[in-house]
Amino acid sequence: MTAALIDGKAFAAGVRARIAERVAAFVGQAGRAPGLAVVLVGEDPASAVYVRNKGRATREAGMVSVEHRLPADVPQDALLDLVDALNADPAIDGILVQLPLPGHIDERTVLTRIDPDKDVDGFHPVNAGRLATGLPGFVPCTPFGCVMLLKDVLGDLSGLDAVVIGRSNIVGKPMAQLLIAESCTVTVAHSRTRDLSSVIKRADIVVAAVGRPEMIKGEWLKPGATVIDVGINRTETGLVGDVDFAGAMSVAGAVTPVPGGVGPMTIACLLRNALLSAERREGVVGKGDL
Ligand SMILES: Nc1nc(=O)c2c([nH]1)NC[C@@H]1CN(c3ccc(C(=O)N[C@@H](CCC(=O)O)C(=O)O)cc3)C=[N+]21
Repeated sequence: MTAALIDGKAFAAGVRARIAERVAAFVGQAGRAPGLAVVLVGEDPASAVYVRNKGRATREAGMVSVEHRLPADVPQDALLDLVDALNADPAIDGILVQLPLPGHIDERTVLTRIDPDKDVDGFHPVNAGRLATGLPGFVPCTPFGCVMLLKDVLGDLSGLDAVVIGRSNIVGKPMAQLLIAESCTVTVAHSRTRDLSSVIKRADIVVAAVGRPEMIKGEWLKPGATVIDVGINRTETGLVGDVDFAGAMSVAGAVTPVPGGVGPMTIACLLRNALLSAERREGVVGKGDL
C-alpha cells in the first residue's frame, strides 16, 4: 500500500491565485495595494532565502513588499523603533519580524511590540488569546496552512483523533487550538511524552513539528492516517522532514512531502493574512473564498 502525496505546492498556488484576484478587487476599491513589511535581522542564509521567497510571492499577488534588513548587532531599541514606525505607517497592513532573532534581542519584547492588528504572523499574545477563545484575529500561518490541507484531504475533521508532536508557540500550540476548533480530539505530545509511538498509533491525524530529522517512524502510525510534516531539517542528504517519509508512505493514507508540503502553505497563508488585514483596515468587504 502506498499513501497519497499531499501536494502543498500545488494547493498553495491555487490559494495564491485566489488571493491575487481579491487583491485586484481591493486595489480597485481602496486605491492602494496591501502592504507587507518584512524585517530581517542579521545574515542567516536560510532566513534570507525565506525572506526572498516571501517578497516574491507578495509581489506576484499584487501586494507591496517592503523589506528592512538590519545588521546582526543592531541594538534592540533600534529594532523596536522600526516596529513603532511600521505600526504607525498607514501604507503597512502587515508586519513580520523574521525569527530567530540574534541572542542579544528578546523575541518576546519585539513580538509584543507589533500592533496586534498588523500581526500577520499571529504571534502576538493578543492573537494567541483570540485564537484560544474563539475571537476573530490573526491565526499563525503554518498551522492554518496545515488545517487547509487536512480539510482538503479529509473533509470534516469532527471527532477525529489528532496528535500534535511539538508544543511551540508558533506551531504546536496554535495547531492544537485550531484542531480543537475543528472538533478533533487533540493530544499534544512533546520531548517529555512517554511512549510516543503508542500515542501516535491511535491518531487519525499526525502533525509533526519537532525539528528532529525523520524521528517519526512509519511503523508508529495507524494504517490510513493523514500525516502532516511541518519539519524542515537540513541534513547531509538534503532537506528532510520530521517524519520518515518512505516509512510513512507505506502505512499512512496521505502524507505531505518535504519540500513541497507545508512550507508553501505557510507563505500562502501569510499573504492571506496580509490581504485580510488590508481589507479590515480599509473597510473593504472581500468576496470569494480564500
Ligand atoms: N516571523 C516569522 N514567520 C515565519 O513564518 C517564519 C519565520 N519567522 N522564520 C522562519 C520560518 C520558516 N518559514 C518557512 C516558510 C516557507 C517555507 C517554504 O516555502 N519551504 C519550501 C522550500 C524549502 C526550501 O527549499 O528551503 C518547501 O517546504 O517546499 C519554509 C519555511 C517561515 N518562518
